[in-house]
Amino acid sequence: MSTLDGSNILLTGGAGFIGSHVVTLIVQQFPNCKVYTMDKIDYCSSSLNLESIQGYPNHHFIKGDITSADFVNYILVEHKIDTIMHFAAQSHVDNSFGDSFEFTRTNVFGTHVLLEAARLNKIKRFIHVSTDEVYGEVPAGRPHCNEETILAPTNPYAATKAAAESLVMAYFKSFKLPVIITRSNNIYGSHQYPEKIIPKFISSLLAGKKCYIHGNGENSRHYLYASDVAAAMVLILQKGVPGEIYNIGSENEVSNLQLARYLLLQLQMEGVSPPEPYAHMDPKLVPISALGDLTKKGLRLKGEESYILFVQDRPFNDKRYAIDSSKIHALGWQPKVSFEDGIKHTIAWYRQHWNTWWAEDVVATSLVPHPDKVILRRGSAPSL
Ligand SMILES: NC(=O)c1ccc[n+]([C@@H]2O[C@H](COP(=O)([O-])OP(=O)(O)OC[C@H]3O[C@@H](n4cnc5c(N)ncnc54)[C@H](O)[C@@H]3O)[C@@H](O)[C@H]2O)c1
Ligand SMILES: O=c1ccn([C@@H]2O[C@H](COP(=O)(O)OP(=O)(O)O[C@H]3O[C@H](CO)[C@@H](O)[C@H](O)[C@H]3O)[C@@H](O)[C@H]2O)c(=O)[nH]1
Repeated sequence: MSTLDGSNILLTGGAGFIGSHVVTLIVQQFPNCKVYTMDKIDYCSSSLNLESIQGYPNHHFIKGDITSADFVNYILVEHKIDTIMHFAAQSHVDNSFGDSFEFTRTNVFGTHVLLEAARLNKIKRFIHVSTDEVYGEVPAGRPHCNEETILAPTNPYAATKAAAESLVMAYFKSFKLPVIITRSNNIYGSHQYPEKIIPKFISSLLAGKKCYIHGNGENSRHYLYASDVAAAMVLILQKGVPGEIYNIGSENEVSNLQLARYLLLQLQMEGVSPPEPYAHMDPKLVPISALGDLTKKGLRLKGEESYILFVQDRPFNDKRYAIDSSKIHALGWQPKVSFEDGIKHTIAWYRQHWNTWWAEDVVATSLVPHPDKVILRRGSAPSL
């Protein structure tokens, strides 16, 4: 018996990266719970992301756009949906500097459509997946953000996520819709389209291309492995309290340059070796912390210039994020996968799949210094 028995979940964005890990976990772990994945199958998604649950009687895929109110309403009624887990979004910050109307359409208007449908259909749980980026950057030495910290997003993507959160909390206050918001760190692992730094750098190196570092490489992020965030989502689904917000973070803070260097060593790129005092070590065993120290001391890996190129920075690039996750720790969650193990598994997965999981031309557009596709719709009128 589980608390999810008999539940009918609509999970949006399930053919994307994080959603696919969560839907797979729920479908496999809770056979008496039905999950309906709704996804419009954008450039970053792949139907292969759902391959491992193909044929499971408790999973159904629906191709659809969350901004279509009639369609969303129909799905809620037709399948007696009682729970919504909302992952669908335009998720890539770089793109949002060029095509932010699309971010508003999906992230804000799409969320509003789901909330209104949830209200009309008296949904019992609405889990809204947000991000640590809503807090804005947290310079070193400042306290970590907890769930009460005032939001201060700095890029168009983060601003749409913060706007969506405002709508979610408004539906809680005005209509008592039982909502829960999550805000997580950067997630990595298998299934992630190679536009985000970890899969992009791994795929670039495997493709014989360079890692393009935005700015000077000192910006850092906290990284959390996909299976850890999936476990957090399932816990929140079962034990989360309506009206509450949960930060989901890790302790693995890594700068962009430190990350590129670590990947060069893990992939054992030709001609690359660590400097003293690590020169005689197996490059794969050089600890990630040592690579952070190298950066501070102005040292570099021998041969790294063949693989690392510094390019123009984002218009604004948050230096770092820092969140306090004690609230979800108290609920019973801790990350289990170390950064080193997570990267090992991720590299193994991309070695096998980087050039076959997504269409070849779609991957090629991602392995560039900045996404050039973003200017395609720049300035076009929003069609809501
Ligand atoms: N990736 C991260 O590091 C991270 C960290 C914190 C929060 N988040 C949030 O988690 C969620 C999932 O992120 P992800 O990295 O898996 O993103 P992703 O880009 O891999 O997947 C997003 C999915 O949403 C779908 N989608 C987009 N617009 C849609 C629409 N209008 N209708 C239906 N489906 C649509 C896409 O087809 C895709 O499958 C997002 O809300 C994102 O803001 C991501
Ligand atoms: O080719 C590249 C790609 C990225 N970066 C840098 O790497 C860092 C991380 O970038 P990216 O992987 O695109 O992630 P974020 O911009 O941090 O955003 C991710 O992490 C957020 C949570 O913090 C989520 O909300 C977003 O959906 C998700 O894309 C940033 O400093 C980028 O400027 C590079 O230097 N070169």
